Amino acid sequence: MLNIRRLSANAEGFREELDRLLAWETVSNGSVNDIVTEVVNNVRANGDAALLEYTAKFDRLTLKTGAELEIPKARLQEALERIPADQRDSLQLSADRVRAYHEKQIQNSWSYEEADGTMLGQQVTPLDSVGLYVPGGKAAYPSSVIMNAIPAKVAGVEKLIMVVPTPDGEVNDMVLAAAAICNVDAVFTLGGAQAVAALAYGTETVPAVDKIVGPGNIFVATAKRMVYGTVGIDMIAGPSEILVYCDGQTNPDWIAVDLFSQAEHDEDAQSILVTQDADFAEKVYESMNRLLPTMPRQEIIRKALDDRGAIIVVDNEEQAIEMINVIAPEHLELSVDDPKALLPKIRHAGAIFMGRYTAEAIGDYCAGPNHVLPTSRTARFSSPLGVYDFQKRSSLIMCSAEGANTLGKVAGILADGEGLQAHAMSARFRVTD
Ligand SMILES: NC(=O)c1ccc[n+]([C@@H]2O[C@H](COP(=O)([O-])OP(=O)(O)OC[C@H]3O[C@@H](n4cnc5c(N)ncnc54)[C@H](O)[C@@H]3O)[C@@H](O)[C@H]2O)c1
Ligand SMILES: N[C@H](CO)Cc1c[nH]c[nH+]1
Ligand SMILES: [Zn+2]
Repeated sequence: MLNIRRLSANAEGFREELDRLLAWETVSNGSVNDIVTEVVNNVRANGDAALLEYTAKFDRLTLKTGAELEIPKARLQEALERIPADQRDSLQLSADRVRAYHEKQIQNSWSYEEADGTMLGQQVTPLDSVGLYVPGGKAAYPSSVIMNAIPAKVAGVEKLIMVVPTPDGEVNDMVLAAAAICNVDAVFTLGGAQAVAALAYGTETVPAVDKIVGPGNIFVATAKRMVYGTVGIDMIAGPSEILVYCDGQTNPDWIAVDLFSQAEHDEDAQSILVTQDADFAEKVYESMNRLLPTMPRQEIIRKALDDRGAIIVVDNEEQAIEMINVIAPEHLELSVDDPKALLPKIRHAGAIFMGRYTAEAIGDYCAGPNHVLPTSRTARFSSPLGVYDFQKRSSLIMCSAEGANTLGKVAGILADGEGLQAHAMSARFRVTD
């Protein structure tokens, strides 16, 4: 039987128990920090030699030269041609839908002119180069290739460098095929903190990039935070999470497997059911126990559910919403009759899956929105990966002679107030009356 926590929101000590459940040391675990610091420093100092050492140690893949870390472009194309047609068509359909959705996110430059002819505005430009981290330790993620690469392409990024670990040298053809479909510029067989460090600092073989995006395990998340500042990062997208809120009217088997779907990613994943119907909670628990033995990844699912999962019974919808906003889940399923009515009350969630027919898994693969989402409650301040992560903005200021005359006087007074003489003089040189 599963040992998933079954909690009542009104029980004594519930809030403390919930806090313990949610506490996830995403990037602050001491021993992980030590390992990642050593890896990052070593890659920075020794380049390819360190990459070869860690790839042998952590991914059990022994390579002789840095050049072997790169997967040739011809192999990506071969993989695309080799995979079965239904896989190729599904990858293409997913890429098309993800592109169509992300094209709506493009931010454009703008400007306006004031009465005296002064022009002000904002110029939006794509980043020059980005590193795409595609996870590959416990599962292969062709879908993450699409979710990382397409928004970068839509934004107009010139250079896309992808890294993906290939533990024991096992290369996944669908991952390579997805890279071919997305027209990624280069792919390196690298994972973990060493891949992040290589992208941040560059090595003899791996080019340094301006920003690193993509999800990964605790080593990847910790390394991303460590190199931030040298490069940009998107967010901390760690172990997957799902919170299903159900009014008790959906098939319990559907809900059980929705909870499994994120638990199967990782022993550290988190799946939570919130419902006001105690009998339904029991039915979902029964479904989980019946269906678990049929799951090929049952060991990972069991550990994730026992260690970090929960079934929470609340009094009513209002209490459920309060719980959702506290947990700020990466994925929220609203398995109710009228999900649109709840929407205005949901303040924190990476992605919201609405209605009984919307399985979170559809969003993972092909709905269109991005599946790289903020985890560990960071949905309180972060958003899904999007085109905006690959664009930046420059302010535009162009003074007319009349504008320089007016604004020069104001700037002069403010600069005097700050005691900055050169600022004041520079502005006043353009004042004509
Ligand atoms: N939030 C999202 O959008 C999203 C999407 C897909 C996957 N995910 C999550 O990404 C994670 C992927 O994790 P993964 O492990 O499968 O792949 P990963 O590629 O993130 O990590 C594998 C790498 O970790 C390193 N590593 C493993 N053990 C190590 C150790 N003891 N010391 C140092 N380095 C070590 C190795 O270099 C290995 O290549 C999962 O938690 C999954 O839930 C999240
Ligand atoms: N659920 C993951 C994001 O947390 C994404 C994914 C990829 N493949 C399957 N699922
Ligand atoms: Zn998933």
